[in-house]
Amino acid sequence: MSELLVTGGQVLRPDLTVERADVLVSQDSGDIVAVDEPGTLDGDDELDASDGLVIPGLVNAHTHVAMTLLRGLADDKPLDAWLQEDVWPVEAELTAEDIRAGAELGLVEMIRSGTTALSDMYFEVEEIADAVDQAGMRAVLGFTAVTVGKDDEAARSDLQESLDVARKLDGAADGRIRTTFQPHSLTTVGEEYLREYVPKALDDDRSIHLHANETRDEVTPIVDEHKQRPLAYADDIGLLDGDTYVAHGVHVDDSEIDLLAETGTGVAHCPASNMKLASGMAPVQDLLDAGVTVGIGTDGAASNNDLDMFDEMRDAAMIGKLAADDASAVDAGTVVEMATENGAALLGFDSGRIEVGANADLAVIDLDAPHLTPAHDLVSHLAYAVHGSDVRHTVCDGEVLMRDRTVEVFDEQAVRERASDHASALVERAGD
Ligand SMILES: CSC[C@H]1O[C@@H](n2cnc3c(O)ncnc32)[C@H](O)[C@@H]1O
Ligand SMILES: [Zn+2]
Repeated sequence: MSELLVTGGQVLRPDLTVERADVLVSQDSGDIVAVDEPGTLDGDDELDASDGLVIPGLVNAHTHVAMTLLRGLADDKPLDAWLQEDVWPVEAELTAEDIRAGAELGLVEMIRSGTTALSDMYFEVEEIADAVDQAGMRAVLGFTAVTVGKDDEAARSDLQESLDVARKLDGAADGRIRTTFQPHSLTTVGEEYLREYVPKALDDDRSIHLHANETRDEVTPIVDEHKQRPLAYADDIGLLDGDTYVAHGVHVDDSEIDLLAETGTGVAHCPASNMKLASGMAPVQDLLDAGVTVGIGTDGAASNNDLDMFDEMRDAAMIGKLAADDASAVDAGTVVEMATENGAALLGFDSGRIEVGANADLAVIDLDAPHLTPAHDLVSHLAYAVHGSDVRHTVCDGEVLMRDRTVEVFDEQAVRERASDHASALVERAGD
């Protein structure tokens, strides 16, 4: 039996109080086994958390991790033009090897910034699953189906692949990987296909993840064609019958907020992407007040342009206040909960809190820095002042992924070089 002791630090507890404590984790079960007064516990291995704050590993509730290869390739455009003019033509050239290289780069970036779990939408999902397995992280993965612009055979093949990949990979990486059925969005997958395949996903008891209500341009055609708000249309199809969470949820009206709450549908809020693509301001405080579980996601690195969940917490708090026209809205404690236990609830993992019995997924933040001085309120610092680069150690499932800022699960230099080479070759192919 092997146990790891995280010692000498302050610990963020589930009620958002901070106390001096040591945290003991079992590397066999991958769980937290004790949180106790400093100096009272022993482990086989130790992580020094002195001058540090031990927090739950952050949960990135919506991303496209391999899109790191497209970082900085197309900026300053709205969603539709960005996807159609820039992103989709380059993605059409992606190989499985590119996706593996981009995924590894994104996972290294996440580990360095204290993220231990992600919910991903993409293709070549087996490559992403292998990279997640090597990273030692937790993930919810899936193959994203798009039917617009495809003939019937290709459309069905996409949806079937989304079902099949989810069946095949669920439980992979010793249970650290779960899966979702993934129609890309309500406008990029045809109604007849949704009506046929969503019941199959529900028969499998599969969670569902899709983009919804991201831009006004996405809402209008559904209202025009179906005479219904998009989420009422989604509910009519059965998309909200299971364990579903939608990415973005920006343009939701009161009736849709009620529907999300009534059906237990969650939202992965992506503040940076919503600001950069000028998609709009999600009514996050209204969603939370209605009882909707709202997590936080970075979206892909092409619309963000990083995968740092500390940036995302700060953005969520800032834009949440603007959207509510209320400086007390989406406060510091709320965004910390969104990035930890809410995200874990959306993904279906027993993590997101430093508590005995929870998954041993945690990060240690270095507090010994000018921008974190003085330390009146460490929850405030997490929301507004900490950067991903302040993370000293990252642990997932009891295993050390980064120790003293050195990533242990990948050769970081090799990952960066491989990703750069793949990105250059990809752009060259796409330009031909
Ligand atoms: C086939 S995987 C997912 C698909 O989604 C694209 N994508 C990336 N960001 C967004 C976004 O904000 N809204 C909608 N679609 C997005 C990505 O490029 C892939 O093609
Ligand atoms: Zn997305």
